[in-house]
Amino acid sequence: MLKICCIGAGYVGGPTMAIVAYKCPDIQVAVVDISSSRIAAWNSSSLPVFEPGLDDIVMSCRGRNLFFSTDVEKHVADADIIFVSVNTPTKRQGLGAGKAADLTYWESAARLIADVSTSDKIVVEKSTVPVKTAEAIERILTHNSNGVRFQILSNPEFLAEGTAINDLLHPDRVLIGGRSTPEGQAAVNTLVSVYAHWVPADRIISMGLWSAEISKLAANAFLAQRISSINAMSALCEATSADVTQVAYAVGKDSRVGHRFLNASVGYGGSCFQKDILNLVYICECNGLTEVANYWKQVVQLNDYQKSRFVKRIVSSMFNTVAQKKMAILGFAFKKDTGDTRETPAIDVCQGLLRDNAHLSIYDPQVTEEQIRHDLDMDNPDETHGRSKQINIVSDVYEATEGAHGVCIMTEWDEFKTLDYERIFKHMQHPSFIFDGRNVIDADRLRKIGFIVYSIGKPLDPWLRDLPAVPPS
Ligand SMILES: NC(=O)C1=CN([C@@H]2O[C@H](COP(=O)(O)OP(=O)(O)OC[C@H]3O[C@@H](n4cnc5c(N)ncnc54)[C@H](O)[C@@H]3O)[C@@H](O)[C@H]2O)C=CC1
Ligand SMILES: O=C(O)[C@H]1O[C@H](OP(=O)(O)OP(=O)(O)OC[C@H]2O[C@@H](n3ccc(=O)[nH]c3=O)[C@H](O)[C@@H]2O)[C@H](O)[C@@H](O)[C@@H]1O
Repeated sequence: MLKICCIGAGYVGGPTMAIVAYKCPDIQVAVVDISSSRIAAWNSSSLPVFEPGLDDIVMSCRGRNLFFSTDVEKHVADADIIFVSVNTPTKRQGLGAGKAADLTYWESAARLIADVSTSDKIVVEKSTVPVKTAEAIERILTHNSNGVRFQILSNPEFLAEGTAINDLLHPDRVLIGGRSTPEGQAAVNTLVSVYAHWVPADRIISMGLWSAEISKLAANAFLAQRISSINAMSALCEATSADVTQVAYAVGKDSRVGHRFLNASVGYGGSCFQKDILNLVYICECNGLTEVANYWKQVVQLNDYQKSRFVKRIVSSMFNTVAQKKMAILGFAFKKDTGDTRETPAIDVCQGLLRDNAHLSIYDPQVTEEQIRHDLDMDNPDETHGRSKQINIVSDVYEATEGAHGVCIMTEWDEFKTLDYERIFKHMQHPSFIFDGRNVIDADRLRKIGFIVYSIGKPLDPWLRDLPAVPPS
C-alpha cells in the first residue's frame, strides 16, 4: 500500500489530505504536526478548521486510511511520498524582512526528513514557496542523505478557504513540477497516479519545477490584482456617481476578462495574497527587476488605500468623529464560510476606529472571541486597560447593533442579507449609519427604512456627497 505523509495539519494540509484519503482508499495517509492541540482537534469531533463539507469527509475516512498524529518522525520514515504543507509567512526580521518568505518551518521539515529517512522518498512542496526553493531543499536533503535518494516535486495548492472541499474535488488544474531526468519524471508519474483517482487527465499539468513554483505566485498576484483593479475603480465611481457593480458587469462581460473575482470590497484579506505578492516583489528586486517589483507592489498599496479609505469614510460621515460612539462590526473573518481571520480587513478597520476612540461591538458567526481578542491585541498588558473597555464581542447580531450609531459590514456572511433591518434601525441611535464593505445589503431598501447608507463604489447618499471624498488624515 502506498504511504503518504503530510507535514503540516493546517488549512491546506488537513483538507487536502482528507480528500486524498477519501478518494484513494488504497493509499494510507498520515497528517502530522508539531502542534499537539491541532492534532488533538483533528482527532476530535470539533475540527480545527471550519470548511463546509469537511467534517463528513474526515469522519468517513479517519481511522480507516486517514490518521492525524504528532509522531512526525515515525510517519515521515514510513512514507513513500511526503507532502510539506507548513506555513511560509512573511519574514519579520533580518534580510528581506517584511517581504521575503520565512522558510524556517520548511527548512526544519526538510532537515527532519533527511535525518529520519532510510528509504527513497518523493518530497512534494505543497506550501507556497519562492522560486528555486526546490533546489535549496534538494541541497539539504542530499547533504544528509546517507545514500537515500530524494526526488523533489512542486505541487502548489490553489484551494480557496470556504470552498476548499469543492475546489479540491473539482480543481481547475493540478500542477506538478519536476526535474526532466528519468527519475524526476518517474516521481511526477507517481504523483499523477494519486490525483488520477479523481481528477480528469487533462486537468493534471506537468511542467518544470521553476515554472510550477512561479505559477503559484503568479496566480495569486493576478487574482489580487483584479481585486485591486476593481477597488481602484470603486473610488473613481464614488467620485463620479457611477456604480462599480455595473462597471464590473460591463467589463466582465468581455469573455477575455470574465466576470469572476470582480467584487469591489473594503479590501482583500487572507493569509496569502499579501504575503505572496510581497514575496514576488522581493524575488523581482533580488533579480534586479525594479520596475516589475514596483508594478506588483502597487497591488498591495492599493489594498491598504482601500482599507484606510473605508475608515476615513466612516469617520467623516459621522461628523468627523466616532469617539465614544458605539459601532457594530458585523463579520470579522476575511471572507464568508471560514473562521480564519488572517490579514482580515476587519482588523485594520477596527484598529482605525479604535484610534478614533470608537466603542466596538463585534459579531461574527464563526470567529471565536479568543481569536478576536488576540487579533485586536486585547491581551497585550500595555493595551488591555484601554482596549478592553472599548471592545465588546457578542454572539448575537441584534445585541451588537442595539444602541449603535453605525453598523459596518466587514464580511459577506449570507445572514447579513436577510437581517431584520427595521428592528435594527428601531434600536439604533439616529441618524443611523450603515457602511457596507462588501456590497451585500439592498441599499435602496435600507434608505427607505431611514438608514444613511454607504456602499463601496456606489453613488453616494446626499448626506455623504458633500463631504470630501477622502478627507485628509
Ligand atoms: N490557507 C490557504 O488557503 C492556502 C495556503 N497555501 C499555502 O500552504 C501553506 C500552508 O498554509 P496553511 O495550511 O494555511 O498554514 P497553517 O498555518 O494553517 O498550517 C501550517 C501547519 O504546519 C505546522 N508546522 C510548521 N512547521 C512544522 C514542522 N517542522 N513539522 C510539523 N509541522 C509543522 C504548523 O504547526 C501548522 O499547524 C502556506 O505556504 C500557504 O501559503 C496555499 C493555498 C491555499
Ligand atoms: O494561496 C492561497 O492561499 C489561496 O488564496 C486565495 O484564496 P483565499 O484567500 O482563501 O480566498 P479568496 O476567495 O481568494 O478571497 C481572498 C480575499 O479577497 C476578497 N475578494 C475576493 C473576490 C472578489 O471579487 N473581491 C474580494 O474582495 C475576499 O473577500 C477575501 O478577503 C486564492 O483564491 C486561492 O486560489 C489560493 O490558493
